[in-house]
Amino acid sequence: MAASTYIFDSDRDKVRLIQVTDSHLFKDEKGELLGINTLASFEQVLSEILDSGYEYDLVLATGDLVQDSSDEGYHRFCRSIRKLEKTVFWIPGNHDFQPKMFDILNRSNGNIEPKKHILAGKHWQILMLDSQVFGVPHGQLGQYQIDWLEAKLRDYPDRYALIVLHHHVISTNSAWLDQHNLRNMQEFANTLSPFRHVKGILCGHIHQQVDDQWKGYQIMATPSTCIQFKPDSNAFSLDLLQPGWREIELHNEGTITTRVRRIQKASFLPNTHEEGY
Ligand SMILES: Nc1ncnc2c1ncn2[C@@H]1O[C@@H]2COP(=O)(O)O[C@H]2[C@H]1O
Ligand SMILES: [Fe+2]
Repeated sequence: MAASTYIFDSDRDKVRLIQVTDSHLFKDEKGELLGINTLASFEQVLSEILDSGYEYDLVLATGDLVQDSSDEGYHRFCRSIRKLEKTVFWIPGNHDFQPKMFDILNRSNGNIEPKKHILAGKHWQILMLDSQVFGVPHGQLGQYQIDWLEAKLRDYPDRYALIVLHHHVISTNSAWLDQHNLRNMQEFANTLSPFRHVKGILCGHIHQQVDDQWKGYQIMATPSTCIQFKPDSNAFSLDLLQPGWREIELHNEGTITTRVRRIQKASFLPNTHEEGY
């Protein structure tokens, strides 16, 4: 067993996950992204996750945790996410500054875990990929990531696999956003295709819910904990849907059930006149 593997042991019939994504926190606690205070909306999501009573085993934070590369933003993320009280795994998004992110998250002395490979219960593995290309919004899996992915799939052929990455592989039917997708999605697909146990692909980045199929895999994209993008819009456009999160259940027989939840006890309205960030 590689030392870089996290083992979540469980005798239950499923492993239950919470995904939070694209919190876009700032140095300033009053920092806003297009009119939404991102710390307030993140805190509201966390509090409604706890209020929901949903029992989860692990938490996945799928990138764009901080908007302005600030130490304070990453410290705030660590302080806030501690409330969820379960182990938190993370990947970078296009906006994250990895040297700082790695340093601060790893030294948080909380519930944050740097490992990217999870053996989840007896039947699943979760693979957390880094699709960031430094300084640009689109994504790409580098050779190391592709090789690592292939090696893990080969090492655990009997485990079902959930692949987690920040960038999207399926069109949102929005030209402005789809230009920022995963560029080498065909290479990604070719890497997965020999392995029959790959079941799902989970991402953030597109700030909207998608539950679809792509090349036979279950595709899940999740609302941001702050602003939402409008689907099917070729020009930049914000949605008035509320911040959200996702519940995911990895069942022992290899199926995934999931649902997106949105906050209900508060309302965050963005400034829809702005045309980007
Ligand atoms: N008007 C725009 N046109 C194209 N890209 C944009 C625009 N506004 C923001 N973006 C980028 O698109 C990205 C999509 O989601 P992100 O949160 O990664 O951050 C966004 C910005 O980096
Ligand atoms: Fe984002």
